[in-house]
Amino acid sequence: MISHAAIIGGGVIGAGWAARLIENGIDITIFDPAKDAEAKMQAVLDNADRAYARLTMAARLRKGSVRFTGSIAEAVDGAQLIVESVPERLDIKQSVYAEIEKSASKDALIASSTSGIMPTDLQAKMETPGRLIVAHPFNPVYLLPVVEIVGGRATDAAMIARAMEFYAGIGMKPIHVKKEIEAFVADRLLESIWRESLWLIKDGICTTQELDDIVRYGFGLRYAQMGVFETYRVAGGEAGMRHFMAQFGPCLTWPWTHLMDVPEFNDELVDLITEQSDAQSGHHSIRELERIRDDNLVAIQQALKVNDWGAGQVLAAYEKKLFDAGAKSTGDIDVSRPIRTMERTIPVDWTDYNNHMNEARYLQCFADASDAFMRMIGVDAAYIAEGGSYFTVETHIRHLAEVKANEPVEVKTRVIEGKGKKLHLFHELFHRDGTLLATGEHMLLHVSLKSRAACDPAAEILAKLEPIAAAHAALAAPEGLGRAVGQKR
Ligand SMILES: NC(=O)C1=CN([C@@H]2O[C@H](COP(=O)(O)OP(=O)(O)OC[C@H]3O[C@@H](n4cnc5c(N)ncnc54)[C@H](O)[C@@H]3O)[C@@H](O)[C@H]2O)C=CC1
Ligand SMILES: C[N+](C)(C)CC(=O)CC(=O)[O-]
Repeated sequence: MISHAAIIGGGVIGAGWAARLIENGIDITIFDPAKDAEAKMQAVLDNADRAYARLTMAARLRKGSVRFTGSIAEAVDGAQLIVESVPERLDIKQSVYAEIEKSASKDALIASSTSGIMPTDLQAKMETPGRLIVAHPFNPVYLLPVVEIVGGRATDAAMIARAMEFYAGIGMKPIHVKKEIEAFVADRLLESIWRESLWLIKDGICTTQELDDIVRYGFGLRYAQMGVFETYRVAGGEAGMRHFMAQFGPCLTWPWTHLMDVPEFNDELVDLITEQSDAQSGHHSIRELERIRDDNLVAIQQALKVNDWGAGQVLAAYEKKLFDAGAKSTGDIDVSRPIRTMERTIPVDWTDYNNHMNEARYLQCFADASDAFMRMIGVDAAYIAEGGSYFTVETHIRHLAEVKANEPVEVKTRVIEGKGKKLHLFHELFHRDGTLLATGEHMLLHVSLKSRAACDPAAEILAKLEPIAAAHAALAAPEGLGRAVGQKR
């Protein structure tokens, strides 16, 4: 189990790793010699926090701590995982490993973020090379699930297995690239597009804007949900892959590509690309572009989750883990007071033209709280799969105060009645500063999902529910209980 990780190199990728690790409750210590490293990392952590607030409906885990250190020795002290994200130069990486090895625990996993250097070369001068792997992530590391795991000749198989399990546990999709090659798999693909793109601009065929539009309005949308081969299988029509290859295979020999011929990176090319890119995107700051990118990635992954497909399945599995972590047994719950059933930061897209949380989202907060309470009493995925659940049959919400985007809220829930098929809940939505924002009173009925009719819950559910109901019956009735709209007509 990894509870403390060191990050060596806190640039674009180190900061992305930092965000993903702390989101998963892992404490991190960082070393980066750059003076502005801390400020730059904080900006990435802020954007990541904003993205995570929208990524999942589940309560997030307690965040890990972040501490900047003055040396590699201090950063790696006690770390079970060391993430190396220093510049893409073999000599720099090897000298960093020499420093790491002086102070790190002998069984700490060392994971390089390199985009293409072979792990055998990285580990060539190490004393204990068996624990070095490549874990090649994709920017933004905190949102994109895939990570290529590559071992070198000296890497222990046990370290690969440990890495595969660890990265899957933090909401990622680790792919073990079993044959070591430069640039692994993804960057072989990305570099070929990048090379070809540079030629298309240099040769004046299109602008950076036109090229990007061709990607984002076209095949880029396909690639978010199917890869090269599944996409082309479909493109072959009923006749499938064999027909596709017969039809389009021959054109691969036509002189359509510059392949390994890389355009010279002279001032003229750099100026041309930079000027066009500035004209295309210069009206947004990098941080704004990151937020636009993050919002789109969140929306795409949520859509894929609804369709139970690809990266959406990874998100669903991660969300289930978060829900399970939140669904404590009733033995751990203090039933002498209302139970905290939901906490989250209000996502930006929950707000409306009045610049506050839209009324519908108040119900979402209460519905999520009811779901969490159901899991607490054992009405979890397994119970629902067996055919029992609760349906809400009546709701009364009082909107008492506004709440804005990115503000922290929590729901406290008390059971008014929990007997037989009836579950009467009273939720209070609070701002983290203690302001009562809304109340929600809900009547739920236990149902059989087979007959769709009300019925008593299983005995083990009642055994958890009834003691909570009894304890909450001893509390003073909450203000607003039983309220109707009450306007005279
Ligand atoms: N930027 C990208 O899109 C991706 C980069 N990578 C890989 O991640 C690694 C880091 O790349 P970026 O984060 O993009 O670079 P970056 O330039 O943003 O960050 C590198 C950081 O390392 C720090 N550094 C330099 N020497 C150091 C040392 N001796 N000890 C500790 N820190 C040191 C620098 O101050 C800088 O903050 C590279 O191996 C790169 O190939 C992997 C996936 C994507
Ligand atoms: C440009 N790059 C080679 C460093 C890119 C990557 O390695 C992966 C990514 O995030 O595109």
